[in-house]
Amino acid sequence: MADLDGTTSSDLAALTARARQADAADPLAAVRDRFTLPDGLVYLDGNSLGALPTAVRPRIDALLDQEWGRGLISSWWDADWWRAPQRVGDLIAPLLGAAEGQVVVGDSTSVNVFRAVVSAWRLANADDPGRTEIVVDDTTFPTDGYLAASAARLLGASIRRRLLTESDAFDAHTAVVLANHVDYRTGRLWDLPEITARAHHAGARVVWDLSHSAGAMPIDLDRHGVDLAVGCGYKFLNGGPGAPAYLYVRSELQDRLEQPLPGWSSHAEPFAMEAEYRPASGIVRARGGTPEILSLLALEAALTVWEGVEITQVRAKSLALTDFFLDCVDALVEPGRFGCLTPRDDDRGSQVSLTASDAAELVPLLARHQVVGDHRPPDVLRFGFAPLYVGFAEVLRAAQVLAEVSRRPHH
Ligand SMILES: Cc1ncc(COP(=O)(O)O)c(C=O)c1O
Ligand SMILES: Nc1c(O)cccc1C(=O)C[C@H](N)C(=O)O
Repeated sequence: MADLDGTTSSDLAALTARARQADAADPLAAVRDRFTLPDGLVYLDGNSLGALPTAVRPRIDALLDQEWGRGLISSWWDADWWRAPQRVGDLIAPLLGAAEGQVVVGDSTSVNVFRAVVSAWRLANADDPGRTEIVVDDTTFPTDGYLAASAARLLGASIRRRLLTESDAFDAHTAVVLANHVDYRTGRLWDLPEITARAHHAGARVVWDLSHSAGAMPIDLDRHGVDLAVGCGYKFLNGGPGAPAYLYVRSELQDRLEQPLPGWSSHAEPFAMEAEYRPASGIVRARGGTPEILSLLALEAALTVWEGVEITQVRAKSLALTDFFLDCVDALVEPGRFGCLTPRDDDRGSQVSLTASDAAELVPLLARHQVVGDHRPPDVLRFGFAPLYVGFAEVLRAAQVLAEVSRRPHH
């Protein structure tokens, strides 16, 4: 029997059976137990703020009680706080397809975008003086564009905003290409190997922002010869609100790196307190000031959720979750109610972005029914699917609630 909007109970029964089967066959199902989430909540905003890994609280308690509380200043050495930026970087490295010693953690993504763009500019101009331009992904997350523009003003560079898939997006004038791996708004996944190869062919250095891809899919930075990369610690890496960001610098470039924020903790001998700056070698050269230990160690504890997890399984589940959500929306929601910005083929990250003129009003209505998504201006309703803790039955529930709240008049 069809109800008013044409959905049949056999549609729903088929989707319920599919969800049950997918949850039963999910090799990552047990990983959800490594998180603390409110009962009954369907949390589809892990691409903005990841859920709380249960291991974080005892780690922070121990840090407060023993390391800060008792050890005080000696914990910089006795608890190995000083090396935490590299140590946590090495835990993130496998998720980026990076060998050890190429990732450092600290500061925000915004700061690291600035650090990476200026560093890349200096590398490109050292090899080929006279390159005048920084090319920024036309669809970039705003902070990257702001920081690249500020870097350009300081460097005397010009900025061009381009769709990076266009064949003439960069040329012999280009020093740096700043690219987003997954578009935060649409969920589109850009071709990292192809764009990196074309940028290199043009003689430019490339900086990738991996905020919306790291932890959701395999990324092969080393294999594709990426120069520098940055990303957030608080999205699919679950490091907590304001978690420090990571910065990848390919090993061959590290000893040529002239970063623009060379704080004392990137000095060759920080405790010599020399007046002159002498850069450390290796990835330590990319550090800034004193490491933010509370949030760094929370991120370190959060990364224990990845133990035994295959990133290829994460990608397979991510695609299956987003596929299933789109199928549920097709089956349950009134046809034509939403547009869809997210590609339906595999060129997508771990989110689905629907469009509707009332997207902003729908978000609190969904939340009232325990479904958390978010709104991005002007008309995007965004759902992120974190494969480590989102299940298929929840996806179906989210689509059912969406069908319901989008059918009712809002007042
Ligand atoms: C692609 C991208 N880059 C950077 C950021 C943010 O950087 P920050 O942590 O400095 O606010 C975000 C999200 O806020 C983002 O989506
Ligand atoms: N960093 C955020 C925050 O402090 C508050 C709310 C949201 C965020 C985000 O990360 C937004 C996110 N980058 C996005 O893709 O829209």
